[in-house]
Amino acid sequence: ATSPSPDASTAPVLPGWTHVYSGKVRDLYIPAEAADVASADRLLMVASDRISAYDWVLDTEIPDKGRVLTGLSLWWFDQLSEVIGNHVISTDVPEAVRGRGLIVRNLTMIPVEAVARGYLTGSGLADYRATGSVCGVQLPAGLTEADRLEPAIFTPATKAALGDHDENVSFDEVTEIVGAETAAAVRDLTLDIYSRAEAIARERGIVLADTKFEFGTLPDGTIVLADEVLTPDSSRFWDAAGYAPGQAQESFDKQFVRDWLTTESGWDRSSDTPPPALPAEVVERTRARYIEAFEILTGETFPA
Ligand SMILES: C[C@H](c1ccccc1)n1cc(-c2ncnc(N)c2C#N)cn1
Repeated sequence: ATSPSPDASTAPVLPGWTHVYSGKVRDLYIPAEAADVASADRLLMVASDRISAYDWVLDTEIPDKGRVLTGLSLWWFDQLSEVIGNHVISTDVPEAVRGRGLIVRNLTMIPVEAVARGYLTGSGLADYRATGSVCGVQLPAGLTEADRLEPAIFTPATKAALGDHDENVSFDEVTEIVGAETAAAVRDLTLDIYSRAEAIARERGIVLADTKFEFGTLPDGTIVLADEVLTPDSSRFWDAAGYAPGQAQESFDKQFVRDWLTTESGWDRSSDTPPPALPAEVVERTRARYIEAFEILTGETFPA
């Protein structure tokens, strides 16, 4: 396990592409003929099979995780295409990353982590318990873990350096960063898209508790969706069947990993030692959860 760093990554070498950056679980490339990111007209965004837990990138990969999350993003982009455009150009990527890579337009990114919350948990709950509000949005008194927030709230953040948590900021701070018109457009788009997605997921048995979008602009100024969208890595997925406010909800996809690490592995989470490798059974059950989420939401069979 490693604390993520943008360079020391396991990103594969891909013919025709130059690796330029790695997030915790994703790798970004530019065309080999491009001198730098700024001059590239397109990027290759690759979702790895890496999994992150407790802010560690684990040593053990989850087979097919990258393909599931890429397939989910594509399905959501299609579901949302009448509401907003997106950055995808093509899925025709090098064989080594087939099904888990997307060729995308090189957008001018809007430097805001556009988060929508329909349920109170995580840093939103922590801020609420400390101040009664989240990102400057005052909430009713007496709310508890996982309570529904209706309507959903926009709780933007600024991107932290890799390895740090994003910082929740107010709408006014977003306005200072991107201007009033863009701030309002990002807020409205974030809440509209989240609400539509939450309803779609809920009727299929998955609670989409919150999500993080990244937007960019086309040369003509049009705002489109970038990054991955509405995946278990960019959102909290809960099983609707087990939803019960007043207690921490189980993660639809990561709970087997979290439970094994904290109860059976012998790992001391409070120490700064890396977590151990996962046993095969935890890997397989986690892989099955990713495939289950894909099949529940899309209604399609995940391709072998
Ligand atoms: C944080 C994220 C990232 C993705 C994958 C791996 C590491 C980081 N990222 C996305 C862009 C980006 N820039 C310009 N145009 C775009 N269409 C995108 C996208 N998506 C830059 N960074």
